[in-house]
Amino acid sequence: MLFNLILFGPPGSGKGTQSQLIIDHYQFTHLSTGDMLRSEIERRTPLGLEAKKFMDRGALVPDEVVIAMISSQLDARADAKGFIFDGFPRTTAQARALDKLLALKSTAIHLVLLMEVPEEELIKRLLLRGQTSGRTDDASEEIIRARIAEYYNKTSPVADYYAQQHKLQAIPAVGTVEEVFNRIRQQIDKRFAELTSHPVSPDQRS
Ligand SMILES: Nc1ncnc2c1ncn2[C@@H]1O[C@H](COP(=O)(O)OP(=O)(O)O)[C@@H](O)[C@H]1O
Ligand SMILES: [Mg+2]
Repeated sequence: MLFNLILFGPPGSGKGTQSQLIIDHYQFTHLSTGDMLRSEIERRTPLGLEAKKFMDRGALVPDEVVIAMISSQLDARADAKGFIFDGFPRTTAQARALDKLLALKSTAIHLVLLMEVPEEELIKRLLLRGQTSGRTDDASEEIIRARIAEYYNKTSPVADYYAQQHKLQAIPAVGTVEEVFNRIRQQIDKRFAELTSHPVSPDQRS
């Protein structure tokens, strides 16, 4: 079966780092809207130039832009064993749009992992990443704080959306990269076993 996973959490919580380990282990296809947008900016496409205005001040890029990118990637990667959505959805409008796109393909989100890291640790990690990543949105503490505020205002409500669907699992995302990955692997394997071992009746959904 196709397994669809959302890695959810504030900037700096380790979504990109853990996505790489998940891909190596499960051969899922990584869909990072941040990576897609940075590639558009690098290639100076019209979409990239528009997106840059938002990203440079730590704001979210408009919903319709990222939804269109995800939609075209879902079509382009029809052979995938599973998808990891990294950094998407970031608003409840995006979450609803994603549910519709997946329903059209007779699939759904199976698991949402909420990466939990204290705010001061996030800032420390992002300032450190900024020294090597070349990412303009990691360059100053001011932009980093704006991104974290944007996350708490617009993105964290998306967690409630998935909690209501009984799909949300919190992951303590501090400790070594390996420790965090082991926690993630346990949750994926557990969910996968539930989905494949027996038909899921409504009262068994978790
Ligand atoms: N478990 C961890 N412990 C310490 N640093 C981490 C951990 N996971 C990721 N990082 C570091 O934090 C920064 C942000 O990680 P990243 O995966 O890019 O986060 P996100 O994609 O959620 O913004 C990176 O510099 C990364 O090396
Ligand atoms: Mg990332």
